[in-house]
Amino acid sequence: MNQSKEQRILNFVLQNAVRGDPCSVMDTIDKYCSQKEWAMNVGNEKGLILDKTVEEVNPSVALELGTYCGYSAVRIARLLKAGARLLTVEFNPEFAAIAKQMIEFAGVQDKVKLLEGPSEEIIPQLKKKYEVDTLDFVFLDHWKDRYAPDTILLQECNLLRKGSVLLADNIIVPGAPEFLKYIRNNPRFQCTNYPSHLEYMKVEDAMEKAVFLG
Ligand SMILES: O=C(NC/C=C/[C@H]1O[C@@H](n2cnc3cncnc32)[C@H](O)[C@@H]1O)c1cc([N+](=O)[O-])cc(O)c1O
Ligand SMILES: [Mg+2]
Repeated sequence: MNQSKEQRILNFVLQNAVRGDPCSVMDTIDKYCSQKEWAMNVGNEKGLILDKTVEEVNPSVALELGTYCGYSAVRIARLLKAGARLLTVEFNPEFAAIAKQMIEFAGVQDKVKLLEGPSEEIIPQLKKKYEVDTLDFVFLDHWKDRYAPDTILLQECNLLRKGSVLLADNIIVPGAPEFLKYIRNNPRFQCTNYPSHLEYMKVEDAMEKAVFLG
């Protein structure tokens, strides 16, 4: 049974990156996905916007929706202060298994908890089962039609506090029109758009930051 693209990405990292070095893992994934096989990692250009936002927020508790191969989980976790943690949600068991190995190879496993299951089931469990009070930072990078319902669900579960920061990938490609409409017309969020490019392509894309005003 031939390998999946995601397994090929992981193997390339295991054979070419430096164990315990998150930047080496990120660079190796970017090298593979720009030269060999495109994949939907946030990439290095939008990754820098992600980095700046994480550094600005300096979250104690961060949530990522859509782990995929773990590229952005490694990217976020490497910037977290001692004691801070990233909860990342992935419902595809094959991707979750790959991401787990990617996170461990990068050496950030002590900061990352990979929660396997659909976001709409996991989010309501965060307070009781995963001992979350509120979320300081949320990275949305899962199915684009889940961005808006999950943002509403986060509020319903009282997981956002005044100043919580959401950052959403793919505002242009593939696009998240319902989310944009919801968040930009909602007086409880202060939005900022960050123009960029689709990972590994000369195609316009953007990220949207939304600060919850409480
Ligand atoms: O489609 C894209 N991303 C969807 C990401 C999906 C990832 O999140 C998981 N997931 C989905 N809903 C979930 C709910 N709960 C848990 N995991 C979930 C999926 O199993 C997958 O691992 C995308 C597409 C392009 N593109 O150019 O085509 C570029 C990008 O940067 C993208 O992020
Ligand atoms: Mg994306």
